[in-house]
Amino acid sequence: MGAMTASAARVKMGLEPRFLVVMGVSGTGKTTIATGLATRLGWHFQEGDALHPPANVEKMSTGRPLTDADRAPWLALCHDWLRAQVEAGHGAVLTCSALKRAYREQLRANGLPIEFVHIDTSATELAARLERREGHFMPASLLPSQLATLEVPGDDEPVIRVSGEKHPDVVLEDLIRHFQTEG
Ligand SMILES: Nc1ncnc2c1ncn2[C@@H]1O[C@H](COP(=O)(O)OP(=O)(O)O)[C@@H](O)[C@H]1O
Ligand SMILES: O=C(O)[C@H](O)[C@@H](O)[C@H](O)[C@H](O)COP(=O)(O)O
Repeated sequence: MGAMTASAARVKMGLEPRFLVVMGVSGTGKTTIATGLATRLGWHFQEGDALHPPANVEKMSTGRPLTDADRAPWLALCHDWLRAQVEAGHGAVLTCSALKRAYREQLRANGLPIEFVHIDTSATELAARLERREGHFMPASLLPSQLATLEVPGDDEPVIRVSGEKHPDVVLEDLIRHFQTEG
């Protein structure tokens, strides 16, 4: 039997389209969880790292944290991608650290019905993961600035909180169950 198509998966799950930003500091598991969700639900996926201007990647690669000004054009591209997904009406998942409330507000601008999935992982586990991770521009030395910059989403923001310390398959199951329950 052939692989289930994306639309068949969506029907099978019975889920309405949602517009998710999987957020959190470097190494927390954004790409792992977001790609899993997009695959399981047949939703569109965008890796936020791929939208960074080359100068931002160069800066992070050489161990320098980004400033608000550096992040502004990147967040604008993230917002544009999200807006296109909402206009098209299909479910979508973006990875984006979205560390500050102001960044999340920029992503949600123009009334976009975005929901954030915040993956929370301890600093010790994050450091170990970033030391192990290969083939990625982000050095482990930037973890302290990532953690210092993070403004954990408040209860007044549209956020779903998940632990990044469970196995990714468990996190995915929890999220899908949450979406099924919430409708
Ligand atoms: N829940 C998890 N438990 C253990 N390791 C994980 C988990 N999620 C991700 N990882 C691993 O940690 C590293 C960082 O994950 P990644 O998805 O690239 O995070 P981010 O996109 O937030 O930087 C990768 O090597 C990944 O395989
Ligand atoms: O705003 C930032 O400082 C960056 O966007 C950063 O938060 C992001 O984490 C990097 O792009 C590294 O990529 P990973 O998060 O995939 O490690």
